Amino acid sequence: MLLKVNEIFLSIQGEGISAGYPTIFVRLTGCNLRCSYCDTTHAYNEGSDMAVEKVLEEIESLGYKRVCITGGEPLLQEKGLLKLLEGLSDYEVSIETNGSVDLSAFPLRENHRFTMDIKTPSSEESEQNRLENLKLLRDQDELKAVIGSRKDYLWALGVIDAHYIKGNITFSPIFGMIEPEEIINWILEDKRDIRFQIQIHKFIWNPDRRGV
Ligand SMILES: C[S@@+](CC[C@H](N)C(=O)[O-])C[C@H]1O[C@@H](n2cnc3c(N)ncnc32)[C@H](O)[C@@H]1O
Ligand SMILES: Nc1nc2[nH]cc(C(=O)O)c2c(=O)[nH]1
Ligand code: SF4
Ligand SMILES: [Mg+2]
Repeated sequence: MLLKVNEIFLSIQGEGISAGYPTIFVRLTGCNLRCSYCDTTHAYNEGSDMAVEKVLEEIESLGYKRVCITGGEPLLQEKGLLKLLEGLSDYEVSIETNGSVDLSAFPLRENHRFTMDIKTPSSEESEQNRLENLKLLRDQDELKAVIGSRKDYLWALGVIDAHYIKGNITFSPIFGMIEPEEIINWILEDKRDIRFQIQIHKFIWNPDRRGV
């Protein structure tokens, strides 16, 4: 079984509920969306085919038990991804997904979880959101909205309120598009229990640098 892989690297998790922990990243090639702000356009086409066994060997050689599978859109390589997840049964795994692919095809074990992005209006891809996915999220999964404006913020709150989402919710700024403090002020004014998070790797390394 082959996976088209853009890059595999060891860094610290820069996003979401495991931010700061050493994490092995597996970035799969290919995406069905073209978000206006996408910082990973190099994963749209660049990559090479790798046997799942080889990916697992590389992960093992990096010596940590936390893996983040991202892309591109990792759920597009369904069969290879399911095989990879089988081999990672004793790892803590987070899978970053754009929310446009049916999550029901991916029954995850307890120690594997989704970080599902709901695409805000600024992405110019919000019509691709598959809102039926929201009811499939479990307590350990994470719902994420990337915010570039007041409109995005209100839109994301609207989705959350309409679907009674109670689990992990993270709002993050579109890098460079909005002052982080603005979003924080809105969350606090509205007394919302929403985690605010910035992409910490972009403050540690050059924001355009790959492999970190
Ligand atoms: C590169 S995407 C890959 C996974 C999947 N395609 C998705 O969109 O969730 C990983 C995360 O980075 C976020 N992201 C991409 N570009 C960004 C930017 N310029 N500022 C903030 N977050 C960004 C996406 O919204 C997504 O949550
Ligand atoms: N350090 C670091 N953390 C990340 N978390 C999610 C990432 C992604 O590109 O999906 C990412 C990334 O590219 N780098
Ligand atoms: S879905 Fe993810 S990888 Fe695809 S364009 Fe949007 S941010 Fe980039
Ligand atoms: Mg990234």
